[in-house]
Amino acid sequence: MTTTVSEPAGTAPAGAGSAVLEVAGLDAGYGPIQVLHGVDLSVSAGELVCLLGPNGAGKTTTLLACSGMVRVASGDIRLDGRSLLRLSPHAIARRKLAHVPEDRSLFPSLTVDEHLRLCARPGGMDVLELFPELRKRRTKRAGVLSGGEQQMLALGRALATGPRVLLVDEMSMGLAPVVVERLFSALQEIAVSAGLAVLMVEQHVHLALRYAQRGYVLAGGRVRTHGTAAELRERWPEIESSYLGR
Ligand SMILES: Nc1ncnc2c1ncn2[C@@H]1O[C@H](COP(=O)(O)OP(=O)(O)OP(=O)(O)O)[C@@H](O)[C@H]1O
Repeated sequence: MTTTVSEPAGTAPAGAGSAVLEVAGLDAGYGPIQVLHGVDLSVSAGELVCLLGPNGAGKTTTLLACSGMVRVASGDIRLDGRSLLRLSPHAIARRKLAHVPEDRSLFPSLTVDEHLRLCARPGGMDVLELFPELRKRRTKRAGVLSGGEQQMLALGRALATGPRVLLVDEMSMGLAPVVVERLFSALQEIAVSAGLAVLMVEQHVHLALRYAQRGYVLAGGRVRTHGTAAELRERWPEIESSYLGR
């Protein structure tokens, strides 16, 4: 079933299972500038969900609000049913929400091993098992890795913390198509095998809808429509002309 923003605020449309991450009626922004208006979304364990929309739609802001880095004016963000509001980004990370930002935020002078050691937590995933490509690069500094290896390290660093929820912003940015496919397929497998709830922002709509189970379309800080990936693929021409002004 595909529904639109006319749903009442606070009823985050859920996936197949019970939601791990729930965003309900979220208003958020920067100082006096309100960017998000009543955003509702949810992600269940084992689900890869994409957040789509044009530049400036509020996709990154949604992720930043979930990880406590943008002020929430009203609404709620819950992880396993418990509100994350008023928690610091550190406290939210301890509640097992990991965020891979668009710029990857690696330390160029630290090696692969050093990054992974810094982030490893009990129950964390074995990153070298997930991304064997990093094995032979363990002693290399992050600054000399290829773009794809850097993205694997950024994802690996988040996964080493053993998250329940993973937020990924523009994973494909600047990467060759073959590398992007590898990363999407790895993330899909990890989500399913580890029961991880993944919310990803992605500009490559068709690629995202090939790997994600569901998606939300944001424009002007509001969820305009959402549905399964198959529904959104089929409706994409109409979505573009109705909501994205193309
Ligand atoms: N630090 C900031 N201070 C003020 N406004 C900001 C700030 N960061 C983003 N914005 C504004 O918030 C709106 C939403 O930005 P956001 O980055 O969330 O969009 P997006 O959908 O992720 O787009 P993009 O794909 O371009 O990153 C934009 O109008 C942007 O100019």
